[in-house]
Amino acid sequence: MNEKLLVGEKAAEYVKDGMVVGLGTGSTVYYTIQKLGERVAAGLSIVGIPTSIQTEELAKKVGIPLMPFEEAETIHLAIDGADEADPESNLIKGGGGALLREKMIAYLAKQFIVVADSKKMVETLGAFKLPVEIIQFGYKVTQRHIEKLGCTAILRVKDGKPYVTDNGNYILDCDFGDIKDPQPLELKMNMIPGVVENGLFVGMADRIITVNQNGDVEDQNCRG
Ligand SMILES: O=C[C@H](O)[C@H](O)[C@H](O)COP(=O)(O)O
Repeated sequence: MNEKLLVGEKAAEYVKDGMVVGLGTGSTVYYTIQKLGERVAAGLSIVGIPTSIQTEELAKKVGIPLMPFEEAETIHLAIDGADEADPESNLIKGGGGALLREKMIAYLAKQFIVVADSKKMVETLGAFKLPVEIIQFGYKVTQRHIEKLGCTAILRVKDGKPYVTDNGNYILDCDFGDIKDPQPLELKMNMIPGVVENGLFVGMADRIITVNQNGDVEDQNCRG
């Protein structure tokens, strides 16, 4: 069973005619975007706002009309994946390096739907190392400040070189062990000069669509 396909396609059902839709990044929301492409071809009228260059290319390929984020007055709905989700619906995101644009777009969205296969659902965040986007200037100094918060921070590397985000920044993958109280960490991290954004999404998800132990799609309303 392809859980990513199940949850990704389920989320596409929330998209209605006339909506401005935030399009997330990654291998789960990939299926949402594919499905939306099919629906657009069948007459659905939406405008997408992509959270990464990768998603922009995919959306163009499947025929979803796009608009630049800076021109958005509102986003009716954003749909995105996650690397981890805890029982309070707090998330770690950024495994694909898109956390900054993802957070900006989710923040503007009236509704934020997360699509996550069952492996992403955890008791406590932190087994997945927290991605933190930092500017290149003085990155080793920023790294030391971040490590003082109680983690080991490793510079993300791709093809033997530091990984560079769509925004021209570096990523540190930070191992804090269990993150039992994500909100203060999210705030403290962003107080460090040189940190652009971190991958903790606290209290942002409105729905999480996942797969339960019986193999059924579970559509959780995070607002009670
Ligand atoms: O930067 C990437 C994003 O936060 C992704 O949404 C996240 O890494 C989940 O991706 P996937 O659906 O491929 O596991």
